[in-house]
Amino acid sequence: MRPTPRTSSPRRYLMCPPAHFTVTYSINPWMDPTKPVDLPLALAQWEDLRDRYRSLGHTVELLEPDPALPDMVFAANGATVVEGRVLGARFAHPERAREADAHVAWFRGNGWADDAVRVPEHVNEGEGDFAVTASWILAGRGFRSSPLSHDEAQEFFGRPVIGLELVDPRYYHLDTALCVLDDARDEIMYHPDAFSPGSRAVLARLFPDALIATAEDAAALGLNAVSDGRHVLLPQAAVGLFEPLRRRGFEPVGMDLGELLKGGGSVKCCTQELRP
Ligand SMILES: CN(C)C(=N)NCCC[C@H](N)C(=O)O
Repeated sequence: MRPTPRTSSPRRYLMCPPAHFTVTYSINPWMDPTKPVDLPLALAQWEDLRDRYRSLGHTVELLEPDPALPDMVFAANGATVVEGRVLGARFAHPERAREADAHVAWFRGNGWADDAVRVPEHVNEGEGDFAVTASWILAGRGFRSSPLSHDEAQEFFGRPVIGLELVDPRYYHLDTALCVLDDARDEIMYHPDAFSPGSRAVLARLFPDALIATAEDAAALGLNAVSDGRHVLLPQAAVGLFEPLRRRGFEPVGMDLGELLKGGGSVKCCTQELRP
């Protein structure tokens, strides 16, 4: 039987062109400063992603890249926005620290009221570690975001925050190991081995119908994906996810962000969602 096609809803995203993207330091296992980056290719791949969002009817806002911040293309890490309220980021590594200020300045300069924007007390790497479902905010910890940031997010957004322990350094942010497929229905896909046994049990309890990603698809960063409720944009190398997504009524859209993978990020990392 053919699945019922899903319905997409228009989204607003914040992205930052990789004009100064390079790998000169290593703060995750994907980053190897001895491997050269093809900057024109990185830009072309990023532009494909931006244009794809626009062709699907979504709005893309742009953040000005800073030559001193080569990881700024990974805009998802700069803040978390839920119901128009912005929890800024505080980065774990000094190399990325100033990105947080650029994000806060962007929100303040683009119509967000001062009291809707919080500069956080505790380390959190934005949507790298916070994922928003219909009922909860799922929050990663173990490598980057502090567990204390989970309480801070719960207090600020007034939504239950579920802490999840990441245990594999390749999956150092929650959005490398888990993706929200339908944020109106609490539907996710994830790779269980990236989580501690206790967190795996929590995920199984909360999401018994989740799509489970294999080790191969997770290693292709296939979970670093963005869904608008119908289209799921994901790294094209995660071939094993396409059919299971189609069986659920989603339309997988494979993207090649191979150059940005050298920084340890893909589709989701480049995309911060501005939730109204
Ligand atoms: C976890 N992902 C996939 C992201 N949301 N961001 C990618 C950040 C990459 C950057 N070099 C770093 O290590 O911080």
